[in-house]
Amino acid sequence: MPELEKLQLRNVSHVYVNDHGASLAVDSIDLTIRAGEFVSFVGPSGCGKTTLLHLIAGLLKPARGSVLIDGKPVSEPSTAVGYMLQQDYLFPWRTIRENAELGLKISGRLTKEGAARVHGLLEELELGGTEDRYPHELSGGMRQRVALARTLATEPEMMLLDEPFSALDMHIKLQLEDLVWQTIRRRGQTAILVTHDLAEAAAMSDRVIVLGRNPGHIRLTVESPEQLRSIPPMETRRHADFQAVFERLWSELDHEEQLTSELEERGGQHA
Ligand SMILES: Nc1ncnc2c1ncn2[C@@H]1O[C@H](COP(=O)(O)OP(=O)(O)OP(=O)(O)O)[C@@H](O)[C@H]1O
Repeated sequence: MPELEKLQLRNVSHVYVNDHGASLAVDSIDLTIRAGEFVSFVGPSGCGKTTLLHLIAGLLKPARGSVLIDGKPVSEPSTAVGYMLQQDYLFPWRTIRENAELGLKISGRLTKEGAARVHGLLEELELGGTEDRYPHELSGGMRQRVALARTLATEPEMMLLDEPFSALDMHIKLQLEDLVWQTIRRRGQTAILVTHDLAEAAAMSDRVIVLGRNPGHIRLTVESPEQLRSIPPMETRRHADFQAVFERLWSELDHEEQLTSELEERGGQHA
């Protein structure tokens, strides 16, 4: 039986238009992500990682091509897609419970069951007992877990994670990677992680998409070996086969950096 296609990008290009003119941010992206797959986007700054997430979330419309979720074109943001960012965006004047319930409240789904689900999520994410406290009383890692609870409460089928761990200390970051991975896997959600951390991408994903820039395009895909896919990121990092995946990504991005600076140098000589 063919595996279920959750997300399809078909020949997607995006152009930003502003006072300085038009610029092609991503060009001719073709990509299919299976239901339940965990994929990462890595690549140099400006290669279009966030633009792709915004297109998938329905926050931007492609200039060309189409974005399909479950075979249907994405035309606007939907609660089927959850978004988690580097900043937690908790409201300081709301309690932890109120912050975690916000996604449900905004989408008009804060029922008794919804509130119970939020309570359960806060317990699951080891935030039990913090419900009546305020964000400033919590550590950065705890705040990110509240943001995760808020996103999960709306029961999205797909999670978009835009550098959600990059502002955290290494120790907390490793713990949270594990927690997020386990939570997503348990729910069978499809996930896309944007990160600058190649080890994080290699440890968390089934597949890493390496993007290049000027304009953003897919350079190559690195599949994680089968034996690494079913184990959590912290264990993956200790596995004998992990280093090879990391090295592959490292050498590709190193190559991309060299290529870009050569092109920039040549551009400079012609100027
Ligand atoms: N609102 C905008 N208006 C004009 N150009 C934009 C806008 N947002 C992004 N861009 C341009 O589009 C390209 C892709 O940007 P994007 O933010 O998607 O890249 P990124 O890979 O996420 O970068 P980073 O790793 O630095 O976050 C860049 O050249 C960027 O300058």
